[in-house]
Amino acid sequence: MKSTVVTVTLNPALDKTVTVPALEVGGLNRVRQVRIDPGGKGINVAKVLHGFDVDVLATGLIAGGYGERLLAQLDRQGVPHSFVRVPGETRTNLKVYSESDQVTTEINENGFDVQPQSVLEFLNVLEELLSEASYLVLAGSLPKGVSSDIYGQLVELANSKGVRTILDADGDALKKGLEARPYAVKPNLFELQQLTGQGVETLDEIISAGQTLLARGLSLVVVSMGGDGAVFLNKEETYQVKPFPITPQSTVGAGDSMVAALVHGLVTGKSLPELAEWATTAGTVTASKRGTQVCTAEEVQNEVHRVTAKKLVPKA
Ligand SMILES: Nc1ncnc2c1ncn2[C@@H]1O[C@H](COP(=O)(O)OP(=O)(O)O)[C@@H](O)[C@H]1O
Ligand SMILES: O=P(O)(O)OC[C@H]1O[C@](O)(COP(=O)(O)O)[C@@H](O)[C@@H]1O
Repeated sequence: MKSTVVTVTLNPALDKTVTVPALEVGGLNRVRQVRIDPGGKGINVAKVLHGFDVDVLATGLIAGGYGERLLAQLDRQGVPHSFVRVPGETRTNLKVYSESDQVTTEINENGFDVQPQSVLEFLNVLEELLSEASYLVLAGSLPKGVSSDIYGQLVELANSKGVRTILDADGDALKKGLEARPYAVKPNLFELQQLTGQGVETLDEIISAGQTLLARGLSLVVVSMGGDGAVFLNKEETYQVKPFPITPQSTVGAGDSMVAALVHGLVTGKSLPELAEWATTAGTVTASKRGTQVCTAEEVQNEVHRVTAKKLVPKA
């Protein structure tokens, strides 16, 4: 099967979201609601893009009974996928939503161990999928046994085939992936600070860190800042977008929805300010939904008028 966008999730997860009245660390917390959703960054991007009517396919590694359950949920949602099955079990990531302060606490497992043979099998699958793709999304943490330079390798593979890559990772995987020059990257503030090894806090510091990434050969940098919105930079322009007010129900998947809307904007040829408004709205709508449920195209279309991309003039 050939798709315009291929998303890679090497460490997928079943996201189990529990709602408690007010999270008490060290105390007894009784759960009011539970829901289980397919999760993992590339998988969430594929969920959103499928809802946006973009021709997308999710690939990566998957294991065990939880993995089969996750794939069955993707099937029910109609999201096309082609995962390589590996020994072991897919992780469950626990998300605790505290109603009193509307804060989500995430407890993510490490995931399965991967043997070199499975990585080779995956590379063969991906190579085939990339033959007619235009965009490759590389997102999320890496399971044990997968080298931290895998994203770098995959970016090189995509570059050699003229496929644009969007990278959303953290730590070493992000650092090494960037060395291969992806088309775009979407760090959150914490990931950007990890990357630069410095306190990036003010708007000027964020813009300057983004410009450093552009100077290294990237074409688009998006720095997301949770409830404070995001900054979007290409070589010509910089925009900031603030979200509209919501009652957060679970911010899980907000970053992935932003990445998906970026890809959608690129596929449909949106300008940077339009793309920035769409992506911010997508993240914000997802943050207002329970569990790892994601925004729909209709919701984003209805709400996008509530945000404005403000052009920033970087200091000389
Ligand atoms: N509490 C919130 N209120 C409004 N919008 C939010 C909130 N949290 C996230 N968002 C939206 O989702 C986008 C991505 O969220 P962020 O938390 O920065 O990403 P990540 O999940 O990758 O850390 C933000 O730029 C914003 O548009
Ligand atoms: O691979 P990681 O970094 O552990 O992240 C996986 C988790 O991130 C998510 O993809 C959500 O990511 P975002 O909140 O950044 O959009 C969850 O579905 C999943 O449990």
